[in-house]
Amino acid sequence: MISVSDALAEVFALCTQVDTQTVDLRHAAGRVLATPARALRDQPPFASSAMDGYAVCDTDIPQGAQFTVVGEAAAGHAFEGRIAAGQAVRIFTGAPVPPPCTRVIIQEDVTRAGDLITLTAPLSGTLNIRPLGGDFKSGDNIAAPRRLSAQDVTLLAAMNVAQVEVFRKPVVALIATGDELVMPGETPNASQIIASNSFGLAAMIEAAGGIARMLPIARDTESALRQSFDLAAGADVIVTIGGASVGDHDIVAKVASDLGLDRAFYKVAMRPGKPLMAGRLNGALMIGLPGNPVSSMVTAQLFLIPALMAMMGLPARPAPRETHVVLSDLEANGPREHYMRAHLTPTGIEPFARQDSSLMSILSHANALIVRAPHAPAARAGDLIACIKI
Ligand SMILES: Nc1nc2c(c(=O)[nH]1)N[C@H]1C(S)=C(S)[C@@H](COP(=O)(O)OP(=O)(O)OC[C@H]3O[C@@H](n4cnc5c(N)ncnc54)[C@H](O)[C@@H]3O)O[C@H]1N2
Ligand code: MOO
Repeated sequence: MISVSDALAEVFALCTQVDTQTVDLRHAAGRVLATPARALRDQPPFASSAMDGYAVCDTDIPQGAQFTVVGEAAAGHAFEGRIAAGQAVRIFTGAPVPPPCTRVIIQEDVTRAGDLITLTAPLSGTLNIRPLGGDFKSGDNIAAPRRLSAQDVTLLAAMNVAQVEVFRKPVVALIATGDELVMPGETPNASQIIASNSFGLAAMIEAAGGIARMLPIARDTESALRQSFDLAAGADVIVTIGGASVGDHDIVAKVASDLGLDRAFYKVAMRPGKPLMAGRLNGALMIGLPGNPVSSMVTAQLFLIPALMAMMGLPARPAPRETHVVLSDLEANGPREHYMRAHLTPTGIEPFARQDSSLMSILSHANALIVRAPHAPAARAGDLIACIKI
């Protein structure tokens, strides 16, 4: 058995970066930018009014000062005339400030009678003008690689960048294995259960920016499994679920090896998830996940998702950890790194009492995993403890 960190290093070594493609901005959120994007214009492209009011060019403006309104500037419509001392232009938020105006007086601070306005409040220190290029300048760039957020897409649009080059979404083929499995909505016989893991895994993969290709359930025969591996051809990652342990029907390792799997490791010192395997199969990264639902989701979180990030050009990093106060005592840990399902609250983190790796109801309530290092000593309520948000 190898350690979690050694196993993750092996998985990263098996990852190859996917190629890139150009996408419209409308489809760029969540994608990883592959080449820097450059602003094609300044923002704002002109000195622009931050408020609704009156633009003036005078420098000395005592309370009671009066101005004659000589025109109007609205968003999208500049004032094209001339303005001199003692004059004002009615202006609205976002409108170009007519030169040589130096300030916008907000309309709340004036009274208006016909074309005459009078300043009724002491002049504020704010000029209410956003300078040309004050947000960004033409040529400013968004560095790559970067997973584009909704905020980034807003910025790109403002930069007039209509298309970006991003990494292709890695395709992950999901092969659930087992005679006991039927799909949700089907009618199981007395000894069958519903295949659930692929659904959680697909959701996780897609949230991370990949494409999940859910293949038909492979029955527990070598020929059925071989057929599923055939269907997985062309995927960047092949993930099997179940059939990874030591039982007579656990045939994933044998079939994968017959098909040419160059195995990097099998069995990791972790709980849950011990029978995890990984290797290279016909150019794809293959990860064999354990069948227990919690084991498959936890191992996917720790290995598959970081692998997808690395394939999309992002740094090869483990799932991010945080430190929180544990709310209950914890026993000393055994030899395997333990990922305990837990509930993170504003006051600390509470492990669930039941930690069996088959319990999907507990996993569904969990929003974090407490990480217990191999042979960690007992911890007391109030101690700081490492955890991973899920
Ligand atoms: N003698 C030993 N037995 C087991 C060991 C061991 O070391 N020695 N390890 C245990 C551990 S730990 C795990 S984890 C499981 C993993 O076994 P497999 O990967 O071979 O998984 P299966 O046996 O196929 O299934 C386990 C369990 O999960 C259910 N399952 C499988 N696939 C799905 C799915 N897609 N959706 C929902 N549920 C699924 C399956 O019905 C079983 O109940 O092995 C232990 N045994
Ligand atoms: O390690 Mo298994 O993955 O405990 O259930």
